[in-house]
Amino acid sequence: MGVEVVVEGLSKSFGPQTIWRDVSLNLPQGEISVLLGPSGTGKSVFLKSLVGLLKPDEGKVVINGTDICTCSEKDLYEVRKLFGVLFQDGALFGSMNLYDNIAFPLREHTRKSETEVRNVVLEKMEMVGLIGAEDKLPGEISGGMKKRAGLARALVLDPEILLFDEPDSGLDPVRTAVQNQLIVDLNAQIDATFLIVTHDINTARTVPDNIGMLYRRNLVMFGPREVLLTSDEPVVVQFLNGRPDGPIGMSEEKDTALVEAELAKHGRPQVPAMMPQLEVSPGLPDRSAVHRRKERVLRQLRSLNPTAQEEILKSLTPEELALYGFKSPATGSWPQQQAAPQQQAAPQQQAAPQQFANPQQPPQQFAQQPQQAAPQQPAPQQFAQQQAQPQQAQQQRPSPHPRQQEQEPVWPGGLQADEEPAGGRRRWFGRKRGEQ
Ligand SMILES: Nc1ncnc2c1ncn2[C@@H]1O[C@H](COP(=O)(O)OP(=O)(O)OP(=O)(O)O)[C@@H](O)[C@H]1O
Repeated sequence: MGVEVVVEGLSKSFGPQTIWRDVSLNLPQGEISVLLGPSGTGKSVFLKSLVGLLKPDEGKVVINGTDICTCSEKDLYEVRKLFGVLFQDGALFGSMNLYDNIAFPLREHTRKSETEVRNVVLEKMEMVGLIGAEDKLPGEISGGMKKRAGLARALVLDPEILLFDEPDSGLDPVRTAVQNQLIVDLNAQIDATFLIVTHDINTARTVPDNIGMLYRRNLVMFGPREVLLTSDEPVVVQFLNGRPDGPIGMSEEKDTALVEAELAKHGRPQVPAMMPQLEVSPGLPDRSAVHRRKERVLRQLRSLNPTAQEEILKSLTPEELALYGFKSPATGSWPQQQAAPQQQAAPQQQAAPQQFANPQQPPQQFAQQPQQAAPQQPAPQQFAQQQAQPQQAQQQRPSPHPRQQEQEPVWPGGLQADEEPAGGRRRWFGRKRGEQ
């Protein structure tokens, strides 16, 4: 099962440029979370901070009881074993066929025999729908296939946390929909904690259990999907509607008077209707996270805005409503009129009635509210590790400031910046070949 990632008061600047400040959120174990935000708001910087590739100026990232911002290199190395990362272009080795690309972390970091390697590689290739493409070179396949090959490689060492950096970039809407289904199906099969950075609104509306949004150097929201998707916060509504008029502009921040003039001219965009969350494909196991999430979200239900509460309750079956002590919506009696079952409500979530009833609750409160920490689980079995770094992507990103040196990726299975290895090998950091 995936592990919880706890982020507390995280801030990051590059020289005088503040990227974001005081970011706090929990990625609940095994759940799928999405991070949205206009371009340049620091989503990739956030992902890199989670794996310790960038050091935040303040705050904590706690994984399995270890704060990776302050821990030793040795501990950081251990924590990184829990991660799999899918970079935008798949970060494949151009001179290796897909089979060898996917087998690479296993050959470098485990003692598996070639027969065992083959079994794992074919299993992961099947999971991502690439069986039959073993002999293809990255240059011979489509962008979508490259991403799936990168995903298979991210999976071979059984990560407990999987990070996706814009998995839908460059894909057409059909391929994006197929990939979204694949992500949900994978989550059901491996039950790891997923965080997806995306600009794709459809992905945000249909895939995650939780959604957050970075804007103007702050985390405006993070919480159950129903909170952001029913929010009438102008920046959220503009983003979800993909409209040019609103607070987000080319340079991110617009003058308030200009925003008001635009909205007066074009009308205020509506909060789009909720879309149902994607379900697992037939024949696969249920997502365990869905059940855990249900209990977690119902414990914090009373602290959410009324529309979000209503959407959450609508998603429950009559049996679940009865089980958790809510009346059926058919009776017209929503839980605003009911006391939540005593044993379900954590003390901090027993919100004062006026807060509970207040539809104007500013969204910042959701992000700042301490998230309901899932009960501490026993440390899960440490998985062996993997994989490649997005060095090319980092080098291409324009910056008005001199680039800050990112931490040397001392990563089990991580790559040094240098491209293709001489004679088909790159220099890898971390364990030597043959070490377990
Ligand atoms: N290593 C670095 N040194 C200096 N500045 C950096 C570094 N990495 C990122 N930045 C800057 O941080 C800001 C946020 O970049 P980031 O790539 O995280 O944004 P993003 O939200 O992921 O954008 P997009 O959605 O366009 O991919 C940008 O101004 C970028 O230039």
